[in-house]
Amino acid sequence: MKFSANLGFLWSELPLTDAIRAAKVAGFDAVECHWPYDTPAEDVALALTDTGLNMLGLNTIRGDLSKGENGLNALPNRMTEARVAIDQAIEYAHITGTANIHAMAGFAQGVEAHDVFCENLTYACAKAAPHGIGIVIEPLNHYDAPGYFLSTTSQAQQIITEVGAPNLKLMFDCYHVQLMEGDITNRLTKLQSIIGHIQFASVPDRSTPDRGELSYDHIFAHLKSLGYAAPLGAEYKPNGPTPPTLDWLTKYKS
Ligand SMILES: O=C(O)C(=O)[C@H](O)CO
Ligand SMILES: [Mg+2]
Repeated sequence: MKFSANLGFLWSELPLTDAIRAAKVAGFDAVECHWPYDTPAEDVALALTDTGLNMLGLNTIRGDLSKGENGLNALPNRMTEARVAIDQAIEYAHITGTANIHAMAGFAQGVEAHDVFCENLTYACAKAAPHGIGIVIEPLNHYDAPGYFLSTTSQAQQIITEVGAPNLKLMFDCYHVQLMEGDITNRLTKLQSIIGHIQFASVPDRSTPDRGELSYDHIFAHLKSLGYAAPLGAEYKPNGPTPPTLDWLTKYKS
């Protein structure tokens, strides 16, 4: 199995460039992040070249943090800002060779939000495609993100079909999917053609994959049987330094 360190949570106390180097030393095959924009893209590109790791994903900005915003792409009347954020993410991804951009939907509901989200995704996919960059959308659970526009894989599947862009895929985060819909094994099988990236953490405490109500022994073996070979994103909260939490990595890499 191959694994990607999500540096939004792992080594989050380090500058991003140091976190990339720490992930390499720990034995990860790739990295991904949340919002890297405070670090110059050229510095991140250099750390990636030095370590030989690829950056698999980054997020569009959340918006006004003082108002608790969590993405702009499904917000009616915010299209101009959403597109500036998409352009910013594409530029950063282009410089760093990042594979996918997570276009964050935000807190919104209803038909208008759906239409705006689809329009912004169409824009993002068209602008990202010439650079070979993918756009992913991720359903978030209603415990952590109540009111978030995108909350289920079935809703994501409908949006991906409606937008119809070849570079628009699903970010399947096992943690969120288990909390909202369950049936992880069957969903991975059914949705594999539209999956752009997979993330994992224990449920319900979003910790290491060796605890909680999901068996990652089973899920990782199932992914292997499906022929899924891309690195899986470790997006769990280490609650302290990351190295002491990596027994699971040693286990699955040996
Ligand atoms: O919260 C998650 O699971 C994510 O992957 C997103 O990047 C949003 O932070
Ligand atoms: Mg996630």
